[in-house]
Amino acid sequence: MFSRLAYLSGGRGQPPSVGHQPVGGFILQQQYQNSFVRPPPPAPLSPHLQVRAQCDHHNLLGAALLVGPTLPSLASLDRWCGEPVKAILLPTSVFITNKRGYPVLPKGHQDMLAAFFKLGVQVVLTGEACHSVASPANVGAATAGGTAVAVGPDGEPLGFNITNPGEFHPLRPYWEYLCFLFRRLEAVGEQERQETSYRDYLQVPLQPLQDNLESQTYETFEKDLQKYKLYEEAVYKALKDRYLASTTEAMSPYDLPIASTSCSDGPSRNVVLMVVGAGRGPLVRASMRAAARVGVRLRVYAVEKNPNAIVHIQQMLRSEGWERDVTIVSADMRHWQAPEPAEILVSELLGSFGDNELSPECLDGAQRFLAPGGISIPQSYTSYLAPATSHKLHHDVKSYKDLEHFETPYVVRLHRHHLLAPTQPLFTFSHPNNDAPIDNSRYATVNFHRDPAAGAAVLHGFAGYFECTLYGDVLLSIHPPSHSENMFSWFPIFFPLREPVYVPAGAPVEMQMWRCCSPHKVWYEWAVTAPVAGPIHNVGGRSYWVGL
Ligand SMILES: C[S@@+](CC[C@H](N)C(=O)[O-])C[C@H]1O[C@@H](n2cnc3c(N)ncnc32)[C@H](O)[C@@H]1O
Repeated sequence: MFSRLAYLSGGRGQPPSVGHQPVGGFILQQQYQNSFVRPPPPAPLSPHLQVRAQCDHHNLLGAALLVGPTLPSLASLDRWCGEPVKAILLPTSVFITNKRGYPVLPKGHQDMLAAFFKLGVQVVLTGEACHSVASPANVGAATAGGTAVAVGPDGEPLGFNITNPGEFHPLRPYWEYLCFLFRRLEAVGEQERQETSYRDYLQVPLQPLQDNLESQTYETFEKDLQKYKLYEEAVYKALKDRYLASTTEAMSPYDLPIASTSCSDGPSRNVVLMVVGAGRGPLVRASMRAAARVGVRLRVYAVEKNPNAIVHIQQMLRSEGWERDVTIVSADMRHWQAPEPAEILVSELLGSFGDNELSPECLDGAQRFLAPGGISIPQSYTSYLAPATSHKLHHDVKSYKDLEHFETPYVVRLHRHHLLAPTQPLFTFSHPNNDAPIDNSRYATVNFHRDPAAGAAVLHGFAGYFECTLYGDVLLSIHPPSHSENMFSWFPIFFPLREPVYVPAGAPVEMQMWRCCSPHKVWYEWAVTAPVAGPIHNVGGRSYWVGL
């Protein structure tokens, strides 16, 4: 198991010589294991967490994990994903011998290394060669150049260094095996490659209501074909349920060419469908395709408040020949007076936390023109939260050296992180909203139950997601257990904590969150209440809010 832990300082002074002399937490742990006859009372902190707390969670403090022949539980291993692990120290004694006499690793060790390779962690081979493998004839040529460095999937060096190129290095068979394990990693997909530069990169969430989005932002949205397929499917099912319930199965393939929207089986009148927050028009296109598949004719209103986006909808209508079917409305949906009621209201005003781009407030305004019994797509959405360790994110927020940044939620492609417990649902919004009066403020206390085997951990904040029912069984989700396949429009959201919180092994985490509303802004406040109570973040929306 990871029986020992060494800390590496990347700052001033001499770095400890890792792999030869035990340092820091390594000695601490050894004493603990070997010197006491009776076990001491439980330590208030795990040794490595204590060292880190005493160094004020300094960014230049990293961990090197010394791997033994027996690995800890998966839950315990997983916890290291959010820690600043710089290196895995892999003694040759951990290797076993395969049938051909070569050193190989047990399956659990292979999986563990694969996980750390993906995080760009270096592997340091330690110890003497203890497997006698014949020297291959071509070794000198293969290592010509002196230093062999394997490179991680995202271009980060893995750092297997072999010196003395002309000779057969006794550790070479181990190194070659590690290279083999590395090469065996699944190739990184195109989408993942594109997202590499966003990993653990903090972005302040968009405010599409208060600001007008740039063309480039719409372009990025529109690359996510999966999102629009899901919307098309939702509109298709809504139209079908509503107007063709008694007819035979309609066409289903997505890739049908857009057919004429004239229809012989469907209703003779046009169906009024409004796309509110139409952007450059992709949801208009998805709705038209759905209608063609069902065989109904639509009368569409495309409502958009951003004049720059409207120009693109006009172009789309011209090129598709939809000028008579679609009316463009340049207005804020909350104030527009519609000339007729809509049977279906389609929108995509969702943020990474579902309601954080003010979908509830906008749709409450727009539902005035939804006919009685009319359908909103989406029908509902729920936010989810999970406690998270992410040393990297905590450091990046801290480096701003102000309170404001600790009281701001961030959109972030979480990478080096670990969720301390499964997600829990938080706030749900449904549309149309028939409450009187409508109140979009929310409050919840959330308990997160942890696997006792997961060990102690540090809590740096909360990762947030959403799950949305577009219509019926058509789900659009970035919630990990139900994430829509191949959809990449949203990264998770991260609510940081001003101070990292030590969470003892198995201890539950509890937090409170508020969604607060005033006439001009909406904001979140959040606080940890267990294992210890902490301050309420963003009181009164003093640091972060979303403008109405
Ligand atoms: C997230 S974008 C989605 C754009 C497009 N529907 C898509 O899926 O690519 C949200 C759009 O809604 C618009 N929007 C937000 N609030 C609005 C409001 N109150 N009235 C009209 N448009 C609004 C924004 O300008 C933006 O174009």
